[in-house]
Amino acid sequence: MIYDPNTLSNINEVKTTHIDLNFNVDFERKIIDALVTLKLVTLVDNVEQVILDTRCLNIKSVSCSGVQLKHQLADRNEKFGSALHIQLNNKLSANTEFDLVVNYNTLEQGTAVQWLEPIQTTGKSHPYLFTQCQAIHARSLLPCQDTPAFKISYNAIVEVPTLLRALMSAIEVGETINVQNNTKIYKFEQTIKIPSYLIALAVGNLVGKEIGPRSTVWTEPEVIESAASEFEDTEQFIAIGEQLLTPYEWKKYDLLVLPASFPYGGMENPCLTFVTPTLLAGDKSLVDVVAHEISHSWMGNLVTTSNWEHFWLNEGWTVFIERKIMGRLHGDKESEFDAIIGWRSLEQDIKLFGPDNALTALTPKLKDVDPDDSFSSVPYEKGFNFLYHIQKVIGGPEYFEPYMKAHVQEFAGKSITTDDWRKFLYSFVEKNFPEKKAALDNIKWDDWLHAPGMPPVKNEFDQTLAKACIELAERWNCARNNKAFDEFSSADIENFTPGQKRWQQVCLKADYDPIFPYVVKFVTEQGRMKYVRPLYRLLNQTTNGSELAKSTFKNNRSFYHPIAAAMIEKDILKEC
Ligand SMILES: CC/C=C\C/C=C\C[C@@H](O)/C=C/C=C/C=C\[C@@H](O)CCCC(=O)O
Ligand SMILES: [Zn+2]
Repeated sequence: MIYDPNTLSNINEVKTTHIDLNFNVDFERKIIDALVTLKLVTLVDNVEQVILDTRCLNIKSVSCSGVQLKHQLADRNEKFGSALHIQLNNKLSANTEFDLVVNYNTLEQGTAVQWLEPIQTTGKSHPYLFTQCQAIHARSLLPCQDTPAFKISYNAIVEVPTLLRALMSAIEVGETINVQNNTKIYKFEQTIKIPSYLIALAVGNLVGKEIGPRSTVWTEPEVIESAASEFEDTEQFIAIGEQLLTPYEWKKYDLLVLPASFPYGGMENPCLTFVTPTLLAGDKSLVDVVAHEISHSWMGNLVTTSNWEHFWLNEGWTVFIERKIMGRLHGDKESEFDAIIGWRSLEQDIKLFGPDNALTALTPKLKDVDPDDSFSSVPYEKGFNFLYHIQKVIGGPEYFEPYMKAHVQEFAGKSITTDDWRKFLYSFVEKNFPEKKAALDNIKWDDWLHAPGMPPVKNEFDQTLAKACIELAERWNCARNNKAFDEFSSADIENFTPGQKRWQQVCLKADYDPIFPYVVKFVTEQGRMKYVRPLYRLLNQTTNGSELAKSTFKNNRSFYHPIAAAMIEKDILKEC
C-alpha cells in the first residue's frame, strides 16, 4: 500500500513511468499551451479510471491510443487542487502499460509558475518565467501523479520566443529555430527517474558560462561574470560529495541564478540547481547553499522521501552532507557554527509553531495539511541533529561515513519512508559492527521521530565563532547602562561571516524604529522566504511597524512568487 496524503491521484491502482512534455510558452497571454503524454502501468486488476492531480489547469481533451476519453475535473480542494478523473474505455488488468495524452493550458493564477514582466528582471528588457514545483505545485504545471512516491523519466520540447532561452531540470539535446513563428525550440531529456516535484523550467534572456568540467552557470547577461566567480568552487563541492557518497550520476551540474523574487535560497532541480541572486555576495560567503543543493544530488534526488511526512530524509540528510562538505573545505569550526545557527533557527521555529504543535515532529502527519503550511527548519535541523547524534553514538565519522555511502547505494532510484531508512541502518550496523547495536537500541527513537518540540538530545558543537558574537552582544548590553558607546566601531564585526551578522532581525526585536526603511528596502528587493518571512513577521510585531508591514506587503504583492505571497499573507494578514 503506497501512502501519500497530499495527492488526489489513485496511486494504488496505477503508476506513471515516463512523461513526454510539449510546451509552447506564450508570454503575452501568460500561459503555457501544452500537450503531455503520460506512460502508465496498472498496479492491480480492474482499473477503470486514472485520477491525476491538477491545480489551475484548463483541460481541453484526454485521449488514449487516439480515442477521446471522458474526463471530469472535480471541485477544487483549496489545499490540493482539482482531481482530474479520466474514464478508461476498458477495465485494465494488472501490469497493463498504456499512454494518456492530455491537451491543456496552464492558467496565470497557478502556483508553480511565476511570470515576470521585463521590469521585474535584471536586464529590464525581456520577460521571464520560472517554476517551483516542490512540494505539490507540479500539478499546476502539468496534470500528473504529483507524489514523490513515483519516479519518472521525462522528455520535453519547449517552444519560446526566439530571443529567449529555455532551461530545464534535464539535459538539453537539441535547439532549432522556427522562422515562421519567430520561435526557438529546445529539446530536453531526463533519463534518470525523478519525482514530479523535480520537473523544472525557466525561460528568459539567459547566457551561460562554463565554471567547471561538468558545470555551467546561467544568468541574465548583466550578472554572468559575478555569478561565474562566486560559484567557481562548484566542482570542488561535487568532488567532495563523490568522495563522501557515490559517483555523481546526473552528467551535468549547472546553476541558474534566478531573478530576485525566487522564493528559496536554492532548489535542487536535477542537472540545473535554481538559486537566489542573494547568493551573489561577492565573497563566496553564501555558497554553502550550493553545497546544500549539490548534496541533494544524492539525498532527495537519488534517494527520495516517499511522501512529505518523511521530508526530513531529503533535508536532514542534505544538511548533514552539506556540513560535511563545508567542514572538509573550511574546517569544522565554520560548519559547527552553522550547526549552532541551525539549532537557533530550530528553536525560533518551534517557538513560532508552538512546542506542542504536531507539525514540529520530525515525521509529522500531513493528512489535510498543505505541505507549504508545515514548512519550517524542523526537517532540516532536527533531521541534521538526529543524524549527528546517531553518528556520535555509533562511534563517529569512521563508522558513520561508510554507512552513508551504503545508504545511497541501497536506496538510489527509490522512494523511501523513515521505516525503510531505519531498517537499513540497523541491518548495516548489525552486519558491519554488531558491537554498536546496543548503542542504536539506546536512541530515543520515538522522541526523535514522533514527539513535537525540541530534540531529546542537545549535541555539542565548537563554540569559537559563536563566542565572538555572544561576547560582543554582552559588551553592547553592558554599554547600555553606562552609555559607553564610543568603544564600538564597525571594526568589531569586520571579520564576522554573514551568518554572524543578523542586524535587521536584532533591531526589529529591539523595537528600533530607525531600521524600518532598511527592512522595507530589503524585503522588497528580494523574495527569499527565509529572509522576508521572519522580517515581515517581526516588523508586524513591533510597536509601530504593523501597518507598515501590511501596506508594504500589499503594495509589493505582485513582486513575490505566488508561494511566497501566499505564505507572507498568512503570516501577517491572516493572523488570529
Ligand atoms: C515538516 C515539514 C514537512 C513537509 C514539508 C514539505 C515540503 C515543504 C514545501 O513547502 C516545499 C519546500 C521547498 C523547499 C525548497 C528549497 C529549500 O530547501 C530552501 C530552504 C530555505 C532557503 O534556504 O531559502
Ligand atoms: Zn534542501
